[in-house]
Amino acid sequence: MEGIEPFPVTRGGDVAEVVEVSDVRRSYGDYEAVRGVTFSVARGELFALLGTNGAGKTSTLEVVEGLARPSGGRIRVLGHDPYAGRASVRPRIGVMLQQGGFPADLTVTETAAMWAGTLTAPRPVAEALELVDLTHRAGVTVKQLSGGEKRRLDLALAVLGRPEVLFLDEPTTGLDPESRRNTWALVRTLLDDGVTVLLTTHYLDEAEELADRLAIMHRGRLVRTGTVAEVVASQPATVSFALPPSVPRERLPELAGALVVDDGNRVEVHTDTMQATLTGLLLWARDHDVELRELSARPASLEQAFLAVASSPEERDVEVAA
Ligand SMILES: Nc1ncnc2c1ncn2[C@@H]1O[C@H](COP(=O)(O)OP(=O)(O)OP(=O)(O)O)[C@@H](O)[C@H]1O
Repeated sequence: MEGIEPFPVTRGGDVAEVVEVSDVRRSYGDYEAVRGVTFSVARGELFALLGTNGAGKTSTLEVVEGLARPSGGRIRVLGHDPYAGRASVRPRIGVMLQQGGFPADLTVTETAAMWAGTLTAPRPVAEALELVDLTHRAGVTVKQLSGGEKRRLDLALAVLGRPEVLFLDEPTTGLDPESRRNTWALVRTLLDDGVTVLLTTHYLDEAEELADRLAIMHRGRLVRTGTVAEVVASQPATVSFALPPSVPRERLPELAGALVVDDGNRVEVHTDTMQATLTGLLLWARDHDVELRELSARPASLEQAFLAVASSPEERDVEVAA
């Protein structure tokens, strides 16, 4: 991953918020797929859009990329309207669509060279292929590539023009675990070089690994926005244990949080104050000589936050971070 030449830092002026999306809407006929979405991405930051299937992630990304006009709201990329001002924006961004379309009979090198011909200051083709680990496939035709290799070719084309802002729509879908990790490493290197990244993903570990901030989208709206820690903090922690059969659940002390007890005397406490709950529980167990078996205390996870959003039809927009 070494040897990536960063874009000149002076290029593009000093726009702190590289991407600004304000109350953006997008409709297909009568159907409103994006229903008033607001977020911003600062220079050098990676912002991840997570969401259920059909939440509106791609629809949002496409209008931010300038590929379509939003039906409402305001978008600025590097200070320009990406649709009306695409001549100013396009040379400075890289786009990896969910499904790239390549001529099937060209080789990998020919495809990249053709794309490089449309760019002002592209990287050498060989360097771009090296970045995505496709050097050994340079001479084969696109139709001979596996699905994961095509994804990597997509990524090579997206970074070919040394973009200041990179838009990645599900960049690691279909990749094997090693290729996913290589892609993450490449994205991290680009971030270190000051590139700003907006990506969509279905993979929560990808967001946890890469995102400075993220938003969970559901039914056209951003339902949670913030850092991973901020989004996760919206969910309760879980303290769980099994009570000995001889100890009825009624003997438990009052614990802050919601209690769930199953038939096997297994108890889960969902609490916003994990430490206090745990302290109260352990003191009680010591004082009453009760052994709490399989005791565990775990903070909430991003998966828990995601599932809470996905299973809640009435979720309203909640901005977790200021
Ligand atoms: N060209 C189109 N015409 C009509 N409806 C569309 C069109 N494109 C998308 N939609 C609808 O808009 C909604 C949002 O789609 P979108 O592809 O943006 O979601 P997504 O969050 O990217 O989904 P996924 O995670 O499944 O890729 C979906 O209900 C989809 O069926």
